[in-house]
Parts: sequence; C-alpha cells; structure tokens
Amino acid sequence: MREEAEAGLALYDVTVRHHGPFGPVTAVDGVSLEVPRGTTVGLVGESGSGKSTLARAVVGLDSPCAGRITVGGREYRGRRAADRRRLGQQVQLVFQDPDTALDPRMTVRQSLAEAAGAFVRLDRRSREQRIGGLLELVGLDAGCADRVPRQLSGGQRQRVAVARALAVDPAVLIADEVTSALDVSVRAALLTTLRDLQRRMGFAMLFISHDLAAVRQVSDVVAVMYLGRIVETAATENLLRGPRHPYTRTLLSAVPSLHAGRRPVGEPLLPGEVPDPASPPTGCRFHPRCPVGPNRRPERDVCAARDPQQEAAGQPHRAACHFPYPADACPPHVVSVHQNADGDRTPRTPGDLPS
Ligand SMILES: Nc1ncnc2c1ncn2[C@@H]1O[C@H](COP(=O)(O)OP(=O)(O)OP(=O)(O)O)[C@@H](O)[C@H]1O
Repeated sequence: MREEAEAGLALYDVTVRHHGPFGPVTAVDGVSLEVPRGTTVGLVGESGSGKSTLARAVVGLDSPCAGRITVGGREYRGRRAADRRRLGQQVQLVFQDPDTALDPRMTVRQSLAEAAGAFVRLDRRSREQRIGGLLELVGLDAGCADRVPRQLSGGQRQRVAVARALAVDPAVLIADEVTSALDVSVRAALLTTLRDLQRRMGFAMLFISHDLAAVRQVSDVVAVMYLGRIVETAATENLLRGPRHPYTRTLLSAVPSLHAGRRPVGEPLLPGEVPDPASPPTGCRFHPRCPVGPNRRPERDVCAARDPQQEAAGQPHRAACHFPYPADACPPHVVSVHQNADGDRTPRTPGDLPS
C-alpha cells in the first residue's frame, strides 16, 4: 500500500514505553498498522494490551521511543507548538466519556465554535454556518446549540464530542471506547452515524473497543493486540469467522464482552495468569496461556524459545504464531455475538452469523 498508507494512518514498528513505579513497561512493542482513508480498523484485546497507549502515541500524548507514525501522509515528530497544531488538525481522539471533552459551563454552540475556530479563523457568520452544519452532521437538532452538557443525554453528549472532533475535518479519527457508556440502542445509532460520517468525510478511523458487536458493525479490518503486540490482522468477517491465532480464538470464545468490569473481580478473562508486561514471557508471549502451546503439546517447545513474527505484509490474514490455524478453519467453540432487537446478546455459532 504505502503512499504513507494512502494518507490515512500508518504505524511502522512503533514502540512506546511507560516509566511506572516498578520500572519501565513496554506497552506497545514494535507495532505496524495501516488505516487508509475511508476505512476503519477495529483494535481489540484484553485490558492492558496497549490499545490506549497506541492511540495516545498517534495523537502525540505519548512519545514512541522507536518507530514511525504518519498521519495524513506526514510524520509529526516535533514537540514544537506549530507541529502539534498541525497534528491536531489531522488527527482527533474521542474517548469513552464525552465529559472529558466538553466544558460543563459551555453551551454546545460555544463548544463547537471553540473547536471550529481552533485552527482556522472564521468570521461570525461562517462560524454559525459551521456550527449548524456540524450539528446536522452528527444528527443533533439546532435546538441543542444553546444547551450545556448536563441538559443533554449521554448519547447526545457523545455526538457533540464527535462533532467537536470532526470540526477540523481530520484525516484520522480515533474512537477509544466511544460507545461503552451508552445504552444498546443509542450505541447502535451512534455507530451508524460514525460510519455514515466516514463515508461522507473520508477520514480513516481506528476504533478501539471491548465490544465485538460494535467492532463488527464499523470495522473493515480487525487487529488483535496481546501484551503490546499485534498478533492477528484480517478483514473483519474473516477474522471473526475463522481466527487463526490461538489467542484470538480464546478471546472470541469469551464474548459477549472483553471488559474486565463485567467479570468477577480478580478473575482473568482467559485461563492462566495475565503476564506482567514489564517482563513478558520468552518466545511467544501467549505461550504460557496457549491452549495449543507447549503446556499442552510439549513438542511445541519452539513457542517458548522463539518469538513468532507476523506473516508477511500483503497477506490478507496475518497471524504471529508458530502454529497458526489455516485461514478457513473455524473451530466449533468459537462463538460470535449477535445483538437482537431487544439488545440481548445471543451467542451463536459462526455459521449462524447474520450477514
Ligand atoms: N502512564 C502509565 N504509566 C505506567 N504504566 C502505564 C501507563 N499507562 C499504561 N500503562 C501500562 O501499559 C500497559 C498498557 O496499558 P493501556 O492502557 O495502553 O492498555 P489498554 O489495552 O488500553 O487497556 P484498557 O482496555 O483497560 O484501556 C498496561 O500494563 C498499563 O498498566
């Protein structure tokens, strides 16, 4: 692909390290990923796998210690204000909690005017037009403009946060758990709006979520993270119907939610201890927990000794595993999630997945 990943988002071998109280933690370790304009990559993985750190690195909040990130075809390395401003025009981040993006004392009009005016000077009339256009874009009626956040519902507040992010017409939008605080029907409507906006505006979207049904609704491609690495990448349906990496298979069998909060406290999502990211296992990082690894199949000792690399770029379905499943093999235990009209989540076998 290249052309700097068709002017959306591209990461090449990016590593980000945090310096915590117990020493350095490599939260993102040599990640490469491409999100061309007009497409969405869904990023999934257990809590602590490094998804948010990766997002923060893209928007310049965390600094990679190695690798390259390009946004809208350009690399932004400098810490200078002008560089940050240019990066801010190209990439925007929307979080789970819209209240972090919205000033409780500002009306929606003021909030959008501030966002729209942050990078370009607009006269009063153009600004009003821009605000009206933004409200319409995210499906809010003009009456919302004079309200403050507490006078809006959670879904409306999230739409205002999206409108603020899109006010600068970014090349890349990062949505980090944007729907997890919303009711099922509000969530579905917001996802539809995001997809629709993407079609109209053409931004690249990195969609981070614990909710596989949401990921499935908006993503063209899904990337799976484990302990700072991307272990599998494929077109959404291929990945959900026929995961090749044992981690992805185990993860999908743990649906409906990957959210730590939905489990009893202290109980890991997958069997086995979650390794400490400050000192990851040797070889394949998943091998101590792998259901088909050396703990179960001693002849697979290579998994504990050698780090598996992702299969070559350009392959449509890539897994970083010494013994990946064939692309079309679909294990009977893997289930996916279908949300019915009442919002119930019904586990189904892959053959039952609605198209
Ligand atoms: N500021 C920080 N200082 C030290 N360690 C950090 C910091 N932020 C994150 N980490 C560690 O980096 C690793 C990755 O965390 P990160 O929040 O990126 O994961 P995540 O996949 O986004 O998790 P979640 O889904 O719970 O948001 C974790 O081990 C976390 O404890």
